[in-house]
Amino acid sequence: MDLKSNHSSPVLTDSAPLSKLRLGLPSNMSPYSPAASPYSSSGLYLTIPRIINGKLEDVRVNGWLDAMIASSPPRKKLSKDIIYESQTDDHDAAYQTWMISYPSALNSFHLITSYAKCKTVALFLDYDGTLSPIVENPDHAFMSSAMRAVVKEAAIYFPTAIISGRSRDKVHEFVRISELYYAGSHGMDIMGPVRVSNSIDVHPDCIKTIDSQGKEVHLFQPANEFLPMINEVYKSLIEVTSDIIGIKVENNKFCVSVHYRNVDNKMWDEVGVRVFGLINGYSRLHVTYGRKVLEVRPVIDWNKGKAVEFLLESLGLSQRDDVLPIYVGDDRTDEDAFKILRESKCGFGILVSNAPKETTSAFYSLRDPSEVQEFLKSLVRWRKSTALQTENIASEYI
Ligand SMILES: O=P(O)(O)OC[C@H]1O[C@H](O[C@H]2O[C@H](CO)[C@@H](O)[C@H](O)[C@H]2O)[C@H](O)[C@@H](O)[C@@H]1O
Repeated sequence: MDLKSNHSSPVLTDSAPLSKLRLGLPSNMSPYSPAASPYSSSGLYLTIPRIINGKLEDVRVNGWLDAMIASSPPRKKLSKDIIYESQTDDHDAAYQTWMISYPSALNSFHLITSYAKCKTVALFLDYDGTLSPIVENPDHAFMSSAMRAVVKEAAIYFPTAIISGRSRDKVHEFVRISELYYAGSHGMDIMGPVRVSNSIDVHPDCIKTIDSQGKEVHLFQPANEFLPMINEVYKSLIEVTSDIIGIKVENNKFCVSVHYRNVDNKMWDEVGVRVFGLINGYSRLHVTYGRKVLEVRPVIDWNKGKAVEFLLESLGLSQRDDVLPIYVGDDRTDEDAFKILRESKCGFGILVSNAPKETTSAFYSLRDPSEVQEFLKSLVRWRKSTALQTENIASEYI
């Protein structure tokens, strides 16, 4: 994981990548001009798919609606606010089959600790759906005190970082553990340790600052120049979606989330029309899909995987064969981190999912946050016991 060779700005100069989804607006047209009004679903836009009698019509042009539906599997509520993806017997059989390729990290614990033996384990943890269960209201995604206790203890034994799509401040507010490193906005806002390293010090977007504890830290915000644009888009998204019941627009500092979890699914196409209609006017922004959320992000060569590399470098843990990075996450955006670890062959990803996923670069799986908690607890227990064994062996020689 050589960051030294990667000093150029992660901001892409090609402002209109092929992967960017477009609905037909010329990119130089202001999203505010009447002709390009994002309130309209006709005229300049392509035909918009509708759900008629429970069926999706005109599936040829509705790439984004398909993606919105695909990223939102059927769900059931287990308790007042907590949501789980639904499971039938067939589904469970499919899950068991899938687990042959992506075994449970709990069942494979002995194997994992055999890799981890005599190594520094570095933990990277996603927040929503990993440390806290998925809930209807994003502002209520609280972490349980039991989870907080286990993460806090894990941070004593392993360098630990939270890498979230939320803003760094927001995720810190939820987690409330000062011993961790935090990366918000899908890794575009990292507060990590200060390390004298050429590859980091020379980066123009990396500055030394003081954190809330008065500690000197490195702050890395590679999408800094997008801040005014993101703020403008956040306000516009609120405006253009204000009449859609259940919609929630969340400002995540360097990206914006448009949640449609609580929107009637007959209106999901309209959500897409409004969001893509607006973002089409911004050639340097693009839209990605999360769990019932459209995420507006800068077109920049930076993601959660790069954030993992950056933090390993900052911690002095990159380029070492006595380090085992483990990344635990549930979302598509976590795949970038799984991929980096798989390709570098130095660590591995654990996908949190109770449904089989078609493709993932993770090696292991865990069903839900309660299994994540169990896994972290076991890891701490294992590290404590190995530390004790080392102490006992050492005392035999005194
Ligand atoms: O990278 P993460 O920490 O997993 O953040 C990804 C997004 O998570 C949040 O949304 C998701 O969780 C909500 C609370 O459970 C849920 O209501 C929503 O439907 C999910 O998409 C967060 O609100 C987003 O801003 C993050 O980008």
